[in-house]
Amino acid sequence: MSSLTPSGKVIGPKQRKVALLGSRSVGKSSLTVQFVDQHFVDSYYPTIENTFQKLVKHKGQEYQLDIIDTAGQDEFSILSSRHAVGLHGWILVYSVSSRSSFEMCSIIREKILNYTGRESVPMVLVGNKSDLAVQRQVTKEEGAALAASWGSTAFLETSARTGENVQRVFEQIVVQIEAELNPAPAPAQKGGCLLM
Ligand SMILES: Nc1nc2c(ncn2[C@@H]2O[C@H](COP(=O)(O)OP(=O)(O)OP(=O)(O)O)[C@@H](O)[C@H]2O)c(=O)[nH]1
Repeated sequence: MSSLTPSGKVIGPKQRKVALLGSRSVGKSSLTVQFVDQHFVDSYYPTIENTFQKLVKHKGQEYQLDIIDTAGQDEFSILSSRHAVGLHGWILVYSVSSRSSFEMCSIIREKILNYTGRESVPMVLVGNKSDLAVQRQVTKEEGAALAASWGSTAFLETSARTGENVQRVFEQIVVQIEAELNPAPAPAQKGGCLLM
């Protein structure tokens, strides 16, 4: 539980709410379960919607993450307000073995921006199933280039099967959220006068 100091400062974990979105079967549930419970389930059960909680630490501060694992989206899905309003960050997942799931991430991002009316939001783009080398359809460079074209979006390739980079996805979304809520002060200009 968080509590307040006499000066009103919050001590204890800060609450942050994030959602995983992406096409069906890209590994949203597997990434969440690997992160929260450190295990991998081989079988596939389509998700309706689940919420998980986990405490993470970043720069000495604890964060209580509420993680919404959503149902797989397609281009005709309507983005629910639950997946846009009141959220701090978004994790967009594709499978490196599915080009259509990669393309779907751009469509979902547009929907989030339209829904929130913002030009950018804290976001991590995740290329999951990096262990499936033979079935790969999307290169790491393509994933990195797409995230770079979106501005401050972080990019990671992961494997929910091996656990590779799974922890980092959730650390990165906290970094993105904090960068937005507490932007670093602009560097002070050197010298006090302008030469005309
Ligand atoms: N090889 C491999 N398989 C994975 C990986 N992540 C998930 N899978 C498998 O892919 C299938 C779908 O995984 P889910 O986690 O259910 O996918 P989802 O995105 O939550 O699916 P929806 O609920 O339909 O949206 C399952 O059979 C998983 O075992 C991975 O990193 N590597």
